Amino acid sequence: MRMASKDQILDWNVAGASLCYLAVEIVVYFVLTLSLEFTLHHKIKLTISRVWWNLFRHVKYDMSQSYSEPLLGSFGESSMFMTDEDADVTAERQRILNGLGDNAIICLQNLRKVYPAGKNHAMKIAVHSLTFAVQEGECFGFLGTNGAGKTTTLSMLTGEERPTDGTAFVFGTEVRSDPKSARRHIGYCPQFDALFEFLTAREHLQLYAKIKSVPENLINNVVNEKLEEFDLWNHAEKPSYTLSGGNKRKLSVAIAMIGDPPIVILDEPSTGMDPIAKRFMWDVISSLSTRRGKTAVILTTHSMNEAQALCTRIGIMVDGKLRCIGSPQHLKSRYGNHLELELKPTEVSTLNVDDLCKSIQELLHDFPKDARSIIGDLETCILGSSLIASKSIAEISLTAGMIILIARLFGNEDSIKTIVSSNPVSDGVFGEQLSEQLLRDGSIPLRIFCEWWLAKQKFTQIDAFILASFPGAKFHGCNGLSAIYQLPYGEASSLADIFGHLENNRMKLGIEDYRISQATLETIFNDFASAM
Ligand SMILES: Nc1ncnc2c1ncn2[C@@H]1O[C@H](COP(=O)(O)OP(=O)(O)OP(=O)(O)O)[C@@H](O)[C@H]1O
Repeated sequence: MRMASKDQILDWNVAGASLCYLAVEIVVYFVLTLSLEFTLHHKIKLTISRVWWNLFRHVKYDMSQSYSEPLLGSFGESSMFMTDEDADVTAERQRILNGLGDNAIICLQNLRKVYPAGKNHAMKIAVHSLTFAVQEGECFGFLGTNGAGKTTTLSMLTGEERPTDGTAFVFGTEVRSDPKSARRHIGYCPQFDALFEFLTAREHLQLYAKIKSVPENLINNVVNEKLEEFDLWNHAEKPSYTLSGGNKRKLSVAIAMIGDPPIVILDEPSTGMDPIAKRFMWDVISSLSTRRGKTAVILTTHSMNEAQALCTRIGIMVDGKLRCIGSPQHLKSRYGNHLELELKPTEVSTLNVDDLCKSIQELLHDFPKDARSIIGDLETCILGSSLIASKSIAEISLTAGMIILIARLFGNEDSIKTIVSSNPVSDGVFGEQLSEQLLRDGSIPLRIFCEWWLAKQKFTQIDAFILASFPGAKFHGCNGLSAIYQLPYGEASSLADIFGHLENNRMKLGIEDYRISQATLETIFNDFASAM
């Protein structure tokens, strides 16, 4: 369009039409935004009402079904229905519901979360009437199997999820009625790093310092302090997407700790960290609850070492229910009613291995002449064995067929089951690796087989001795070349007796070293998890 000499700038054919169009647009979009906000708000309300109604219908329905547990209002009700509840968990519930946990910094009372059924999934009770309290200066280890309900519980504490029933108090504020105020007291490090890819570590800390209302003049100090505390100086100016997994976790924990919140919730804070970074993080976390002494920490972790190192109290969740609660030592004393014996047999001597190799070589060489009739289907074996005399021991490899044959000739066919099995199992020596090698390569070197055979014999002897000496003892797997047993521990078997008995027979059996320890948190956790 060309402007004639007498046209003004605001004329319709110059800028007037465009300006009018823009003016109309302002009004239309303003009204549109308002109406969308308004109707959406109502839509959300409507959806929430629908969800509540569905939930109500489900709960009503559940009450008449046997698979549901009633909503718990008082201790009397709960104890009546939770007959399988552990005594410590019941005692904690009773303590809280009788008002004795009121001074606790975090207090959960029959907290429950039910996810209603959706199109693709059934209704899920993620958390069943959870009741416990955490005091200031305490680091509470919230452990549990995958899907046990830990994150859901933490989300209810932080106000991310609304409890279906029950409630929780955070610093005296009820999370149901006032989630915003409750949240003010909490520093939360979620399971997955909630970072902005293109913001640097420093910018993240500045942003969260502002969100947490740190006074403007203190922000730089606070940010520098956190960079120092979490050893992030060298990464301060890097965008977060370039940080390693461990440093991202460090940054997430640092963000949670900005403003020194009295409650810090850490959902698997040390995931993806190397051992040094992990130790470093443990120091930071333990200083929170011990040195500062005013902070309550809830820590979820899958590392039993971490829980043992940091937590003053531990609760183990399985399938939405708290299965046990107490200090690490209390749990070990209460549930670890056995000792763990880890013993390592002495290595087999080279002389014995050489002798056995020679015997097998001779045996296989003589075999076709002596006993061809009994092998029938082991033709390949025989063909292999006819070449054996001309080979050096180092060149001889044994196929599965030959191994079966040797075991049969030695009259001990059972012992090779582990290595010729297609499902490798741990057998106390290195049969699992041999089995895998046999599957992969089709054969194993004679010398390796002989080492295994002699080690296996030694192990069988030790195994028989342990099972006969300590009635109720159980083989509990292997740790490298060591075998682990669970020994019953009680008045009938003192530690001195066990040590005495092992020392007296150690040389005879060929035990290089051994250690006896109390049950670890890991075994206790595994016992709870497997009892699901
Ligand atoms: N939004 C949801 N809708 C339906 N079910 C859900 C939802 N969120 C979680 N769940 C279910 O609730 C249960 C508890 O989940 P949650 O994430 O709390 O477990 P978790 O103990 O934190 O597990 P992990 O150790 O793997 O993080 C799981 O069975 C999960 O599938």
